[in-house]
This record gives sequence, C-alpha cells and structure tokens, in this order.
Amino acid sequence: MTAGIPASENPVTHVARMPARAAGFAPWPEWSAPEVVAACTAAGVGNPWRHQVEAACLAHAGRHVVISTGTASGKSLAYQLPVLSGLARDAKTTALYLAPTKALGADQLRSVSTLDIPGVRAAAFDGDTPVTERDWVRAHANWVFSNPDMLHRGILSAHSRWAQFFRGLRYVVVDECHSYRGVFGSHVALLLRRLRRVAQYYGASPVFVLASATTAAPAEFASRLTGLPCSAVTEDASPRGARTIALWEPPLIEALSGENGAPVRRPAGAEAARILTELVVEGARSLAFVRSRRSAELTALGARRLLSEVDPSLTETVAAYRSGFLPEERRELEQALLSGRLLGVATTNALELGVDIAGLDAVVLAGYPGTLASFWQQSGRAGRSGDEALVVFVARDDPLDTYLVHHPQALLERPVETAVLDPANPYVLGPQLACAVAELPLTEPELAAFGGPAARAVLAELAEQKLLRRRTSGWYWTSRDRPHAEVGIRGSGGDQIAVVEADSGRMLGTVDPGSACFAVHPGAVYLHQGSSYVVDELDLETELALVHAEDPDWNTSPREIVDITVLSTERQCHHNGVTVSLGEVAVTSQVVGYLRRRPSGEVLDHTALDLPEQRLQTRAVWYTVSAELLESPTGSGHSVGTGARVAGAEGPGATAQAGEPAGAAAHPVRAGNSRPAADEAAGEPTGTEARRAGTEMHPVGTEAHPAGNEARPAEAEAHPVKTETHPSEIETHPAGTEARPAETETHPAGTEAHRVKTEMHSGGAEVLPAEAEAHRAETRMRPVGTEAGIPVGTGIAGRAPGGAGLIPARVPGALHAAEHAAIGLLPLFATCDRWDIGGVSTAWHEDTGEATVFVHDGHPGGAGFADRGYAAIVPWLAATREAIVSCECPAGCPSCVQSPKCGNGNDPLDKAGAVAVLGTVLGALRQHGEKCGHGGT
Ligand SMILES: Nc1ncnc2c1ncn2[C@@H]1O[C@H](COP(=O)(O)OP(=O)(O)OP(=O)(O)O)[C@@H](O)[C@H]1O
Repeated sequence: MTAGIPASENPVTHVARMPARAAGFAPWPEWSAPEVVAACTAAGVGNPWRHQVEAACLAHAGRHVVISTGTASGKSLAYQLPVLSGLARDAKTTALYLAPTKALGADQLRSVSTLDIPGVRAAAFDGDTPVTERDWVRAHANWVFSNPDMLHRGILSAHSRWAQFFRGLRYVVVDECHSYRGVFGSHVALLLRRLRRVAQYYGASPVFVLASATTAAPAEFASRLTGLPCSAVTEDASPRGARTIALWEPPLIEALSGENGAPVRRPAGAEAARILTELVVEGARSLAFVRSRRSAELTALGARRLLSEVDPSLTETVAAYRSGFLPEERRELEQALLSGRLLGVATTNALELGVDIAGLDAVVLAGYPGTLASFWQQSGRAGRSGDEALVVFVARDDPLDTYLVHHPQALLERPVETAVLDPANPYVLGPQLACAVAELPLTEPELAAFGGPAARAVLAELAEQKLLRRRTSGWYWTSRDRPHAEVGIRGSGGDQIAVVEADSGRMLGTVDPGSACFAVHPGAVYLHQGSSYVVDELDLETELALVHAEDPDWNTSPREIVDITVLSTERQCHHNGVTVSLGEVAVTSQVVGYLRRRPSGEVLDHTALDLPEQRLQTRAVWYTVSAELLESPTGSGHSVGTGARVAGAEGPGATAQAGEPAGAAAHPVRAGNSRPAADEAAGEPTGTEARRAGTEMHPVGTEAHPAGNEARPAEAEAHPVKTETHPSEIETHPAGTEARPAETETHPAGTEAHRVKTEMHSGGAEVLPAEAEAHRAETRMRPVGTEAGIPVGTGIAGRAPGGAGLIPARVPGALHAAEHAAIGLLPLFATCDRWDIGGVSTAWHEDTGEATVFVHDGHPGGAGFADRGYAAIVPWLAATREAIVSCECPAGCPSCVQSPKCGNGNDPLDKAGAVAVLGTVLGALRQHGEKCGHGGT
C-alpha cells in the first residue's frame, strides 16, 4: 500500500496487530421456546455464543441487562431469544424495540419477521407507518419496533390508545444505546422514565434489555439511561479473524499553502480513495468510512477514476453509499459485497449500524469517527476467521486526528468512552416533566426518578408559568394542549425553524432556533439529503427559512461576534497563578456576515448580515493564567521567543491586542462550535440539524460556534449533524457547508509563519510526568525537536513549573491557539463531537480579571461536556499540548491549532505560545497534585 511512496514520506505512523479469537459456545437455555430455537437454527445460528446466552438468561430472569460486545457479535440474538420465547408462549405478552434510527429499526424488524415464529406479530410504528396501519399496530402487534421520537410523540402522548399493549409490556429493547449521549441522551433517559411510569400505570414493569457497542462502564451507563440497576455482559465470545491496524498521516503537500500560509496535507478523502483503489486491485472486499455523503461520493469517484487508469474492468466494483438507503438496498449492498460483485464501498457512518456486513478484508476510516465506540464498530466490519484483515485509519487535518496517529495507545489501548448524558439539565428536564405531567399527574414519590430536588424546582417554574397546577396529590397538567409536539428530543427544544423550499412549498427539515442564524442565514448553503440549497430568506418571527435548489461551487461560513459572561462558578481550584473553574456562563453571539469560499479555501467575498443577537446559557470549564505566570521566564530559564512575532500578530487585531491588553477583554476570542452533533447514522431516519460556524469580526480570532457551517478540513463540506425533531421524520443535513481551511490564496502572514520557527525556544515545552511516556513513543516515530521547531523533551518530572515567558503581545495568539486545540481534543474525554462545544479565549476577561480560556457546551443548559472537561482537565490539556507538539508544521496548521471554523481567519495564532501556556498551566496543576478534576477517563 505504501509502494511508490518515498521512505521519507512514509505516511504510516504505527502498525498494530490484533490476534484472532475462537468462538465460545453455550447450549440453548432450557427456557427457550423450541420454535424459536428451530427458527434460529434454520437461519444459520446453530449454537449460540456464550455472551448471547448469558444476556438472554439475565433478561429472562427479569434482570435489566446491557450487552456490550463487538461489531457483529450477535447482540440481536441476545434479546430476540427471551423476547420471542416470551411472545411465543404468552399471547398477552408484548415488547417494545427502540432504535436510534428508523433504518436500524426496519432492519431488525425484518430480521425478526424472517424468523416467522408462530404467535409473534412484529410491526413498525414510526414516522413511515401509514395512518391506516397504525390502528392495527396498536390493537394487534405484540412486538412494536419504534424509535425514541415516536415513543415520545406517538405512543406516550396517547398512551390510553395503547392500554392493551402497555398492560402486557414485558420487555423493552434499547438497541445501540451508546448513541444516546449528549442532549439527545438526556432526553432519552427521561423519556425512558416516562415510559416506565406509564407502563406502571397499566400494571407492567418491563425488563430493559440494552445493546451497545463496546463502551467503558456499560452497566453504569445503562443504569443512568434507564434509571434502573442494570447488569452488563461484556465478554465477547464470537469468533474474530486477526486484524492489522495501520495509522496513516497523509503527507504535507509542498506546493500548497493554506490559511495564513499554513501547510496543507493531502485530504483524508483523497487518501482513502487511493487506498481503496489499491485494495480493490488486490481483490480485497473493502469499506471506506468517510465523514459525509458528499465525501463518500467523491471518494468512490476518486477510486473509480484511479481504477480506470489501472484496470477499467474494476471501475464498476466500486460504489458510494447512496442517500436514504432503504432496507432492500442495504440487503442488495450486503449481497453485492458478499458475492464480490462489489469490492469497494465508500460510505458515511450510516453503514455503521443496521447492516449485516462483517468479515470484510479491509476497512479504511478517513478521519476519526468521533468516538472510540464508532472506531471499533467501523473497524470491526473487517476480519474473517482464518484470514488476515486490514484496518487503515487515515488522519484528517485536525488536532484530534493528529494526536491519535501519533499516540496509538490513545486509540488502540484506551477503554472505550462512556457516553455522557445529563438528565438533570433543566432545559431538558423542563419539557420532559411537562410531558410527563401531561401524560399522567405526577405524584411526590415519583419525583425521585426525575432527579428529586432538580425536578421540584423545574415543576415550580412550570406551575408559575401556569402550565400545570400543584395540588396536594401531585402536579396536574392544566392546558388542553399536549406539550409533546413542542418538545424536540434531539435538539435543545423550543419552536423549530422550518426550512421550506419556496417553489414547491416542500418542507426540507427544521433547524434549532438557536442555530438558525448560523445554519440558515440568508445566503447560506444548506444541505439536505445530499442536495444543496441556498437560503433566500430567514424570518425568525414566523419561524421560516425559505430556500431554493442550487449547487454552487462555493460554501458559506458565518462570521459572528461573541461575548461570554460568567453567571456562576460551581467548582474552582487554584494552583499558583492558574485557576480552573466550572460553572454557568452566558454566551451572546451575533452573526454579522458570512464568507463565501471555494472548496479549495479561496475566499470569494464577505457579505454583511443584520441578524439579532443570540444568547446561550450553558455550562463551561475555564482556566485563567496570571499575568505574572504568562510573562515570567520558564522554569528552565529559557524564554519562549521573547520578542518573537507570530504569524498574524502584526495584523490589525494583534496590534490592538499588543497595544492595549485590556482591550482584548472587550474582544474575546471565540472558538468552538456546537450543536447536537448526532452521528450521521443517528440522525439517519429523520432529523434536522444545524451547525454553526462562527466568526468574529473582532481583533482576536474565533473558532466555531454553536452549530455551524464550517469548514471540514478534508472534505470541504459541512459535517452532517442531524436532529430528529419532527413527527414526519424528515431527514436534513447540516445547513451549510464550508470551505476547507486549506486556502490556496497567498497570505502575507505565510512568510511570517516560517520566521517564527527560528524564534521559538524550548521554554514552556516542559514535559510533565504523564506525558513522558507519550513523548518516548513519539520519539520512536519521529525525531523530536525537528518538528515544528518545538523541542519537546526538556521537562523534568516534579520540577517547579516556570512561566510561559510570553510578552503581552503574544498572549492572545497563544491562548487562541491553545483554545482551538483544546476544543479539538475534548471529544477524546467527553464523548462529544467538536461541534458540540464552543470556546472563547481572551487576554483579559472582566469576570475573571485574567487571561482566560473558556470551553463551553453548545447546548442550552449544557450536556455534560464541560463537566467532563473539568474532571479530566489534566489529561485533556496534556493531550492538547501533545497534539500541538506532535504536528510537524512550523507555526500552526489545521492538524494542530488552526480551526476550520475560526471566524477570525485563525489570526492571531501562536503555536509555540500555546505550547508554552499549556506547559505552564499543566506544570501548575501537576505541582498541586492534580486536585482539579479526577484525572479523566
Ligand atoms: N451464535 C451465532 N452463530 C453464528 N452466527 C451468528 C450467531 N449469532 C449471530 N450470528 C450472525 O452474526 C451476524 C451478526 O449478528 P448481529 O447483527 O446480531 O450482530 P450485532 O452484534 O448486533 O452487530 P452490530 O455490531 O452490527 O450491531 C448475523 O448475520 C447473525 O445471523
């Protein structure tokens, strides 16, 4: 695969081999219904694997259980066996199956229906179920396949029509439960509590059977999600072929320079196309996972083009995942791959779930899929018993990907993360409690399931709003209208902005109101099911965005101004000049214009916009560094380029910063992003989504924004996020696309970027104890000290930390760069997408009185990400610093400190300064025994 690549450009940073595993069997449990065993055997499952039997027996015995094993390990049988046996034995028994996507639900329904067990009447009840069939399902189906959205709007809201179904409810299956994270996860957690309450009302207390990709602490997570004590089955006894995993960092392209003259790497999608070509030529059946549908098309196209040069007869063996796969199309694809008619398929993560493809020869992942669970789920598609399989992880231009290819242990040896959710978020609790009370009056003893005191406070507020009434016996819904339609469980709630095609009147999707100015501002490019639209008008009052179909060869990225205010500080620790805090903040932002950029990164123009200010009240983690510590020399006596100028530091903004440090406070640097960043697969069935890519017109740079369009480094297109918010289950794609940061335009700062290299010194690059090992690993892979001009191995464990040695003019760029990278790395600790979070950095903040870097949740009320950041502050910032140091670029590029969505055009950014600041902050935290946080995952 690396044939033809000069040794000096070898993109492979690490190779690992995972041994084969033999199957472990267990006998069919004696309680299994013979007809179920017969049907499974006929379907090819002769003997169940041990973990299947273990989980099935727990469920049968009435214990809530989560099965958390690898890809294609037969998790379905673990719940099918007890459920089907129960249904076959007792005519009154019923079961509910919930999937995060309609497609997965349809797949599972098909698999159950194929077994054709007498007495089992399985049926779907989702947005696609025709109204004429719904009555039949309610009256006759004994296994209902649905999704959380439909449970919320279509089942619980009208539970009396489901009385018979609820009376017999013995099992609730929650499939792919690890996808219930963030705000969506918090909603689903409360939704399941509502389900339990309603079931109880009809006299049922169902057993919950959850299936999950491998995650850390699955029992804990399942218990948090259901509110019930759950056992976990994690010993995977399915057979697996041996796999070789290669980590691949695309080389820098000499001839191209990006934003501010930064170097540019070969796009991961193009690299994946090349690898896929090689694999197809070798006759290997392969899947390439990319981050967006457009990228899937481009990758398949690229591979076909390359194949036409090598062996034209092979071009037809490569296909792209097409949007909106129907179950039959999935089956066709599975068959085509199985039979060898197709050898290579480029796909989004929509094929991660609900597809029975395993035992492939190779899987290519272009870009980190966001979570380790997804990484293993996708790479698990490769591996045939008896044969070697290959997994290639290709890094995108992104700090997290850079970190991972240089720290293989973080990818290959870390326990899979626990999904983060926060059912106590008042923004989620409020609407959920309103629905709960509207379903059935809520009594005092029931409060505990909804968070006790937090629920009480929210109920008091709802009572004040006259939505419900408090009586001695509990809380009662007063309105005749049900609140359900107003509550979007995949977003932050509130009235959604409808995105409508003006000509046809067709509703394409909905956008969260908080994201509308970013996602569907006038002029924005809006993607829906792979098609492109341009927004003509956004009317926030009538909650309408009018669009027309157009596929321009440019993307849009909004620019915004932003401010952040600390509302309360909940936790705080001080460490000699460094303070780390966790609390509530108000982020105000205003989209003031947008850039049109070509996919190459070339900026066409800037258009001003007049849109209202948005306010986001959420949670943030922030750290401050005293001026003394920033300026004082490093512990080793070296200064970090005192007097050095960073790229962009001479721009207008930087000059203002340099001259008036206090002025920086008025113009904080906004970084980050946000929004319900459900995986593409998660949003597959329906959904809306939006992304912000923010920007700021103020001197100091900005990164993203709550939900925005943004430049996606490798694919030059927006990263799809979806939210399921509408009963009709319309699927939408992230509004907006945006250019890749790899700008081809020449930037005056580009020349400066190289100057910085010679001015960097070792100071601030102190290596902290826990990082020493990482450094050693890194040293093995690349000669340290030749990268980025930043020597990295100078630290001494336990030494008193020094200052950052920065002159005031460098502080904004250093903090800005540290913030960009920190946002990129938080997903490693908080199971969020970098789009779920945002950030602001400033050389002086009026609430803290010091240089401050904020990283905040992008959802109202927070989704638990900032809390994870606080808990894992030391490993998080250490990884951030490592990611920057690992990148060989001289002065900052998208692989380390540049953000694709930086509103300020990544200016100023001071890579060496960021390393110095992070080294100093870590030094202070470590010196005080890491009392802040708990050390992370
Ligand atoms: N005991 C078994 N023996 C042989 N094949 C089995 C056994 N159990 C399941 N299978 C087969 O393994 C394949 C994968 O099963 P299934 O889809 O249930 O796995 P999964 O763990 O849910 O997969 P995913 O990781 O995609 O969610 C199916 O084709 C199924 O028929």
